[in-house]
Amino acid sequence: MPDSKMDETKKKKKKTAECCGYPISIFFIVVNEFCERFSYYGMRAVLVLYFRYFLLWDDDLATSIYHAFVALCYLTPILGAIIADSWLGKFKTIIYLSIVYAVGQVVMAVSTIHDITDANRDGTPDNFTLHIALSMLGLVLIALGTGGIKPCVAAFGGDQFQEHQSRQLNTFFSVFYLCINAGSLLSTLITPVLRAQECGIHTQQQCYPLAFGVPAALMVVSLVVFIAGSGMYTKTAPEGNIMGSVCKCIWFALNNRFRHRSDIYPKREHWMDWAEEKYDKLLIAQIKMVLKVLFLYIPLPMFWTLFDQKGSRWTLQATTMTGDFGGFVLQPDQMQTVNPILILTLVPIMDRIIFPLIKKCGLNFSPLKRMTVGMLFAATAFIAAALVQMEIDKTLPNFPSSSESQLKVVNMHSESLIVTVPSQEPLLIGSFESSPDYITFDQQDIRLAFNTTPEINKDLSLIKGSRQTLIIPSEPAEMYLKEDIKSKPKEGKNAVRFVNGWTAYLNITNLESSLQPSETSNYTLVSQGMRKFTLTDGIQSCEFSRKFGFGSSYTFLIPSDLFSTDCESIKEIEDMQPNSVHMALQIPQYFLITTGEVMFSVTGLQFSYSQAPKNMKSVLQAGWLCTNAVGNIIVLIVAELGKLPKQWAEYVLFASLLVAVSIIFSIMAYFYTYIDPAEIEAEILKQQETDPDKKKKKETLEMEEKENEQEIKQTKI
Ligand SMILES: NCC(=O)N[C@@H](CCC(N)=O)C(=O)O
Repeated sequence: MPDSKMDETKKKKKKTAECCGYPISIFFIVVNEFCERFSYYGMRAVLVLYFRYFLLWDDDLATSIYHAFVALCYLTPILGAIIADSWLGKFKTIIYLSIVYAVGQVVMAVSTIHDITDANRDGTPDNFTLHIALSMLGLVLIALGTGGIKPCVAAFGGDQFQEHQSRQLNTFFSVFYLCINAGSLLSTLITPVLRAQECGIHTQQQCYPLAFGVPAALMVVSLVVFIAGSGMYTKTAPEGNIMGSVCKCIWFALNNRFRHRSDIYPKREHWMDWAEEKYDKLLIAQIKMVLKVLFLYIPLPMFWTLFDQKGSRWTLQATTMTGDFGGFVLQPDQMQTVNPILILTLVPIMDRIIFPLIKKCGLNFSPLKRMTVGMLFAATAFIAAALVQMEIDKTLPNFPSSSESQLKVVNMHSESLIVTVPSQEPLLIGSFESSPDYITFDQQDIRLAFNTTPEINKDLSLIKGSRQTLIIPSEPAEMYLKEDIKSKPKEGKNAVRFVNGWTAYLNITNLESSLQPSETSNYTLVSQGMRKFTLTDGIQSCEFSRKFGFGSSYTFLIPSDLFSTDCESIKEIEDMQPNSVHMALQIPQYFLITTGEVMFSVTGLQFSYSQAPKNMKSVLQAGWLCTNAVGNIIVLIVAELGKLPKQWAEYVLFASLLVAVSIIFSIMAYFYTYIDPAEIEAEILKQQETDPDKKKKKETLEMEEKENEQEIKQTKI
């Protein structure tokens, strides 16, 4: 940094107002981070649902676009860091990119207003292309904004501290992390509730505009708060195209090393020293510092690969469990809020009790050791997840493999039937009853015999890998096959369907269309809790209520005396029993992964700041965030490549991989020497001052500058 600029920074640092030893400007930065994370996580909480139920994309497309968006959010920090360190400085970069971010959130919120294209006012948008285009534009702007400012805000916060505040600087990163999680916790709780409201101009629909609008408003608040602190910040000026100089310097060093590869040339201590002919010693030393840290980052994405599966695999696992906590019911995706809740409790406990205690015991729990232990905690979390999965597997139905078919028989006939099934004892099925469970066949083509008069022989061609039900209506000769669900219903919901044994058509609430006599409806998904169905044939009606758990499937048989019994004679066939393993069993794995996160992520944030040269603080923060992007990409690849046949085995595989990676990381960390970049930089500057050659060059430069100034003054006169 030119001396004049350095003095400017120092002057500004002296003016910084303090409160309890902390610079006051920090207050604006942490509030800004809280609002920004509220905005980001709030929008993310409803994004997949918006894709799925507003844009009507299928599950695969919705999840792929979602993960691609998250990966982009962790790749754009590089761009933000380059802009900040080389061109605009952190302060201006945060302001400009926050504006881009807020515009993105507003565009996204506008894209969710169905009324803007709903000309025929039927409640669904008429021009999906416009909604998709607007939402994609919004998401790109958001990714640019959130990712761009992310490395700058943390580093800018660090810049506010002076040398005597190193203890407070360490605490700052913990408080910063607390604000991130407080913001994410609140928004993840609030935005789904906002989405569930109904709103609209012409028709009332799920209120996506509100669910996306509130995060947009929070982003504007975040920007206003940041600008409000403007007069109090320590603003370090950018130093020109630093990234350009770094790339050119590395390129020159590599080329120069290659040109002097012969043994006749004396070796140099480091390959970057081959840039000494052309580049400043200070720049070379700074690049060495950054490269050393970036090298250390290579194994880190594996931590995020495991960590980010909280939102996917672990949530799926929760859908196969029950969330009834007595006083309240937790939905599977709400289980994720356990992470920020634990962060809010664990960060202070670690900072105030655990780490000081370890220090008191005389143990050197250095940042890199903490990160290694953090990784091991995450691996243990996956072992805990595997154990829970084994418990769940014991309660899961025996679904058919890809070479098997399964069949159930439902008898809607007024008399009991004896069914002869290949390689089975004959089955006696009472009227309005079903065979006890699904029968599994290795072959696709089977022949069933029924003891009706005359006897019926039925040839069936079953579907491999599927579950089907053979419905025998009041006229057994008209029997037909209906395909059943072959996995647990999504999101912990319950799949229900009705077979109409009433003599006329029936309308049933929640079903897509009316049911003809003897017809079986498609499945409809209902959430946990008390659910009511009204059945009517246009003349008479009755109500049928039932309490549902999580993840069950039922076929309800409607008898011919439906209305005379006021719906009470409806018979229930349990096709899939409700989940029985409790979601509370996931708490240990959440506890372990969050403990790992506190040790790994908070420390990593702090480490990336402390080990970076002053002009590359944002760049190293971006490198750190990039490890998260790579971790997410690994999740995407693994999901695409397919899973192991058993989910618990996949968890154990991930845990073993992370243990292996943490061993490699601990070896790398062993050889890492912690540095004080400011000290090294000052030392090199001092050496350059005393270096006669450099001194001469500097004096000439100063004389030239003075001459230039005089010339400018004279031309003005
Ligand atoms: N508990 C999640 C969390 O705190 N995430 C942080 C850090 C993510 C990272 N370092 O990659 C966030 O900023 O969202």
